[in-house]
Amino acid sequence: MNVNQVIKRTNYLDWPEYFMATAFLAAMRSKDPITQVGACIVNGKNIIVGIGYNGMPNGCSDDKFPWQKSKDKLTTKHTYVCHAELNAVLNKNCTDLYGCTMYVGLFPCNECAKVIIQSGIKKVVYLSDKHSYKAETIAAKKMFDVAGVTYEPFSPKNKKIVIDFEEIDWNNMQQCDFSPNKDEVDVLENSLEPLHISGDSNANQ
Ligand SMILES: Nc1ccn([C@H]2C[C@H](O)[C@@H](COP(=O)(O)O)O2)c(=O)n1
Repeated sequence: MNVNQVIKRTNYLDWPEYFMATAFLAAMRSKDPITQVGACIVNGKNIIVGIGYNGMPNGCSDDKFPWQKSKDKLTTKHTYVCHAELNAVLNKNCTDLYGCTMYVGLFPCNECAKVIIQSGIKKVVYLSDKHSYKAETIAAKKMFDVAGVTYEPFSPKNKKIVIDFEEIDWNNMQQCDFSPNKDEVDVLENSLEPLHISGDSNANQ
């Protein structure tokens, strides 16, 4: 077979779409009945190093703590909920987030901006800036500007990215000419002598 005749897929997700979609998938874990936010942190090698969504702190049951909004500080969700950005930073799976980019559904508030700056993240890509008029957002931008954290809106190539577990027909994938199909593999495996491995059966192979 001539390898040049096989053309790669072109409708694959580009990196920013993949990272924002990951943030949106994480947001689907949120129990907040009004606003679900997800955040995804990526390093310079396009490796995801932290993911988070808004939720109650560990050990604080999301059946017992309030999900309502209220003027009373003790009964409003805002007093208790950990924002997606904070959780993504705390969930990091590497030693340091220096130079990383955060993809997030909603522009960070002032409290998350402080966490982002202190963690070393250098860029924020956001989808919505619907609270741009609020003091928390204005303060966040003020801090980002002086601390050298850049921020830009996400402009999606695709408005929708659908995850459909039935989309890929695993049983009917186009095989290479030389790839055996399932029946051929069965015949091949049945014709093989059983393999006897001697030595330590717990060896890590
Ligand atoms: N950048 C943000 C902004 C908000 N959140 C979370 C905090 C709450 O759970 C919810 C906002 O509630 P709303 O006042 O819209 O009912 O979203 C976040 O994680 N990150």
